[in-house]
Amino acid sequence: MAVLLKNLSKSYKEKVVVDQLTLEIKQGEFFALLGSNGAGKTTTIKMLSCLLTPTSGEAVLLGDNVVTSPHIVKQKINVSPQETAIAPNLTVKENLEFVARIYGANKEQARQLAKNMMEQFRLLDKAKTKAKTLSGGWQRRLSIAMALISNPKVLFLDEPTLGLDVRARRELWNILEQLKGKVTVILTTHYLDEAESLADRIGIMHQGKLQALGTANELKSEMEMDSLEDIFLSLTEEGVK
Ligand SMILES: Nc1ncnc2c1ncn2[C@@H]1O[C@H](COP(=O)(O)OP(=O)(O)OP(=O)(O)O)[C@@H](O)[C@H]1O
Repeated sequence: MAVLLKNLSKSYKEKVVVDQLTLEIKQGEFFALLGSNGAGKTTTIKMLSCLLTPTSGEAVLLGDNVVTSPHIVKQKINVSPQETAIAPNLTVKENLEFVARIYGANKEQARQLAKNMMEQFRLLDKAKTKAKTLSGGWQRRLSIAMALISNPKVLFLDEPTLGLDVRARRELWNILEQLKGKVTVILTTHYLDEAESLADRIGIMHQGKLQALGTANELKSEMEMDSLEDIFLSLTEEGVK
């Protein structure tokens, strides 16, 4: 099992923002976490990537507990955060080599790893372009390539296509599609078509709780609704608990 959550919770003072999340995600699964603004998605991802300490409950990634063995968990995961983590004044190639070096590659290994990622992400033409001059879509692509250069077993993508135009989103989907089965991906998104097109399973969060879990087809038949959007709206209405 890649991810095992048991009653995982996070509170800020009195406010419970993640409420007893229990969930299993298999290795190689592409999992989409959906929910309205403030539902608790980013907080969940931060706990799983050892950036936030849970208030209670348990989170185990690939057999290691995020609270008691964060150093081991961190070696096996990577995150492409909402605010892309690229160095604006470095070129595409330099950004990739820089991250590879941080993860322990020597100069030659870093060069090779960067080349491999640029090939996979079709970034070779832009190798010498400074990151700050890339469009939003290309910056997201670089950010995901940087997250993958450490060869993580679990990759967290927090709203990877936020603000991208239709074509850039589709192109990024094609890239993400290639990761299926190779890396466990946990993605948060507000685009329901993105979840439906990419994810093996979908979880819908509302006010910190997991309201529904399953494949898009399972959710549709369970809820007796034809569209994921209708399901989402009915599960995330104000006052629904
Ligand atoms: N440091 C903090 N202190 C207090 N409350 C916080 C803190 N961080 C987040 N919250 C609250 O926790 C709740 C969940 O936030 P979170 O960012 O996890 O939601 P989200 O589902 O990722 O939303 P979005 O779709 O807008 O990114 C929100 O109500 C937010 O205001």
